[in-house]
Amino acid sequence: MTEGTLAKRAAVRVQGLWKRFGEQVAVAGIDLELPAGKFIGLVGPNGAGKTTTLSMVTGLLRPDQGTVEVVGHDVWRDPVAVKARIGVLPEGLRLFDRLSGRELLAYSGRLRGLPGAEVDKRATQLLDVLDLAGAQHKLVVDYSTGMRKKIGLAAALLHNPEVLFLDEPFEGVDPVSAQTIRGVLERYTDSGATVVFSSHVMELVESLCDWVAVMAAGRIRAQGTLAEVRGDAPSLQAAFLELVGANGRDAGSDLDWLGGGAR
Ligand SMILES: Nc1ncnc2c1ncn2[C@@H]1O[C@H](COP(=O)(O)OP(=O)(O)OP(=O)(O)O)[C@@H](O)[C@H]1O
Repeated sequence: MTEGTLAKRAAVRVQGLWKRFGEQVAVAGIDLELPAGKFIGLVGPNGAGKTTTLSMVTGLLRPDQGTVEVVGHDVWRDPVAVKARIGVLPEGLRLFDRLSGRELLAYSGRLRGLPGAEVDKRATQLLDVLDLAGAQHKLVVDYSTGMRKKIGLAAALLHNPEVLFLDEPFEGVDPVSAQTIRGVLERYTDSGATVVFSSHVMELVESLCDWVAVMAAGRIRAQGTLAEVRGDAPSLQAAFLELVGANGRDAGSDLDWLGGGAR
């Protein structure tokens, strides 16, 4: 394969993906083609189906129907090849939190088959860059939300994956840590790797991503470059509200009892 075809290859290709939980349709037959080497935002309101989609794309949840390929490998037929090439920061951060940060990275690295000395070197650098060196011997269970996100990110990056999937990586993270995470992710995508992250913070997606997919009620409403998805709207937020059909809704009109004055 030439450099050119490699560069054009999709990082993720999803076709006809469905997931139902009982009566609830979480993901309703979506198609997605996420280009390699981009900073990609999967955006949508609460309950849109972002987490369910990312869980199916990363091999954590079996779809009812449809196929997912990550860097050319089928996630469900070739899971080992896919898992070797991806890093995942899942929602809810189910980490082994009775380990210290350093131990968690050592464990993740060895699980990925990296030699001990290489794990040590990479762990030291990641802990340093993510400003966790001072807390490396503290148990992860005692970390703050932002620290947990950062150690989860370090564990997901340790084996230098081709594609990194992050579910709400900035939620509960202070501005300083957010800037640190952002710097690490920008450096990572500059080297040709792909980041796919879910968020409902439009300003963040607009400032970080070069490619966006908008999801609502289990369907993809738009996908393309930031400029394509934004169209003529003044901001991604405005385009998003238009796409998910929330524009003009007066959320306060029924709450006539709310406010100071009469009880
Ligand atoms: N395990 C489950 N059992 C039942 N219903 C579920 C389950 N997981 C998700 N759902 C439902 O599927 C729909 C999509 O949920 P999902 O968590 O994928 O949305 P999301 O876009 O990630 O939302 P948020 O931004 O609030 O995290 C929701 O209606 C949710 O209630």
